Formats: sequence, C-alpha cells, structure tokens
Amino acid sequence: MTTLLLDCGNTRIKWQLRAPDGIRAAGVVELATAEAADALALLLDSWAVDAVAISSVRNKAATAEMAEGLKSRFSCRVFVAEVSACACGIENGYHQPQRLGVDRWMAAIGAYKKLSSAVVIVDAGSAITVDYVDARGVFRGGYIAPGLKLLCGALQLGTEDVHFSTDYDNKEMSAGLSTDEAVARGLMHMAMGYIRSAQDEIARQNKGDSVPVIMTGGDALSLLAVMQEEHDYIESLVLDGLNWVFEEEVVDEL
Ligand SMILES: Nc1ncnc2c1ncn2[C@@H]1O[C@H](COP(=O)(O)OP(=O)(O)O)[C@@H](O)[C@H]1O
Ligand SMILES: CC(C)(COP(=O)(O)O)[C@@H](O)C(=O)NCCC(=O)O
Ligand SMILES: [K+]
Repeated sequence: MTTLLLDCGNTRIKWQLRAPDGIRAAGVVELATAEAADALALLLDSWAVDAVAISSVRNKAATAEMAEGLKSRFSCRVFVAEVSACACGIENGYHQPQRLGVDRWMAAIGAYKKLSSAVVIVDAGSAITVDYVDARGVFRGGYIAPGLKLLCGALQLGTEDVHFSTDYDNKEMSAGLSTDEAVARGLMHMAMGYIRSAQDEIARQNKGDSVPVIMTGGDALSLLAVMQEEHDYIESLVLDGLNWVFEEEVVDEL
C-alpha cells in the first residue's frame, strides 16, 4: 500500500509518499492554502496513492478543503489525524488534550517510538515548540514561542530604524558589527537561549537527569549549526508519528 503523508504547518506542507519498502518520494510545498492540494496533486501525478494521512495545524475549513481536494484527486481514504488522550502507547498529559497542536502530538509519538525513553522534542517551525515526553511515555507538556521568521517580522513591524536583510542563515555568533549581523545573531541567540532554558527546566522535572533532544522543523539545521550540543535531527518526525497513528487507527480497515 502506498500512503501519502502530509504535515501541514503554518508556513509549509511537508509530504512523503511511503510504500512498504520505503519512501518513494518526498517534498515541500511552500504555501499552506487550498491551492497547495492542487500543487501537490500535480507533483504526484505519476504516482498511485492508496491512502492519504494528514496532520494539519491550519484551521478546520482549510484542512477540510485540502482533505476533500485530495480525496477527489486520488479517490481514496483520506485520514485526518486528531489529538487524543492516548495513542500508540503514548499518554497525553495536557489539561485539555484536544487543545494540543496535532503536529506536537505527532512529533511526540514519532520521538517516543524512536527512543523508547524520555525525550525532548524541539520543532523549529513557524513557532518553536519544546516538548517533553517522560520515560513512561507520558506527554508532560512543553513551550511555544515565535519562530525565527516570526521574530524577524515582529522586529520589522515594531521598529522604524532597524533595517536588515532577512537572510539570517549564518554560523557566526560573535557580537554583530552591522544591523544585519546584529539582528541575525540576536535572533539565533534568542532561540538558542530559549531552547536551552526550557531543556534545563525539563531536566529538573526529570529528577535532574538531562533528557535527549530530537530536533525537527525548517530552522532546526540552522540552529544546530550554531549550537554546541549535538542533538539528533529528524526532518520527518511529524510524518513518522503520523505514520504510526495511521497504522494504528486506519490500516486494518483498508
Ligand atoms: N525555504 C523556506 N521557506 C520557508 N521557510 C523556511 C525556508 N527555509 C527555512 N525556513 C524557516 O522554516 C520555518 C518553517 O518551518 P516549517 O517546519 O516548515 O514550519 P511549519 O511546520 O510551521 O510550516 C520558517 O518560519 C522559516 O523560519
Ligand atoms: C504551536 C503551533 C502553532 C506550532 O505550529 P507550527 O509552528 O508547526 O506551524 C501548533 O502546534 C498549534 O497551533 N498548537 C495549538 C496550541 C497548543 O499546542 O497548545
Ligand atoms: K511543524
């Protein structure tokens, strides 16, 4: 069976076509709108798809429209993942489990299935989330802060004389000697400091033992390039979790 897996974030759609023998194709669609479903369908024109699974943090209407588009394009079952109190052996400790972002839930499942131990998940996307799953597989909560692009936008909006290029992808972290450098490095320090501080707090919650980190998301590699720590990086962590949930909930029905 060939499954099209989609991770619809606030900035981009990441997708993979998975068959039992491995990943057949993968890609990124830049705009997370209804037309994105058509763009994707065009890309996948030459592939046969037996089922579609979607993890989407976009609004309900946009997600439903995309699901409908894919359903009529591929004439197959379209599964839209939801957050539950428990899935794939992982328990959701959020006060209101359904309020947790489905991408965070998928990433937590993907990460715990991978390590079978306590794990911190850093997803550096539109927002940067730092989440904690404990050794028993309980999602113990996390942190949400604006991502690098949003931080950049906020600085541009709220100042009149800070003119800078938005190309913040540099590996040098010493004090900036131009506005471009000062902003680029300032934002990176902000993100790194937040991740480290959240990680320290989680270690305290974990009886003082540090917890391994898995990073994912569009800015994870830029952050890893300037961080001293050697964290794991799994580009498809959300899709990995989605695949686990899809297999648990849907595959037997097909
Ligand atoms: N080519 C790119 N297009 C858009 N964003 C990019 C690109 N490369 C890096 N980024 C960064 O990655 C972030 C989006 O990451 P992603 O994981 O796709 O987010 P989301 O899941 O929220 O859609 C952007 O906010 C931006 O900071
Ligand atoms: C925190 C998020 C915006 C992250 O989304 P992303 O950066 O991946 O687009 C998303 O998981 C979300 O909308 N969460 C709902 C609120 C919550 O998780 O508590
Ligand atoms: K994401």
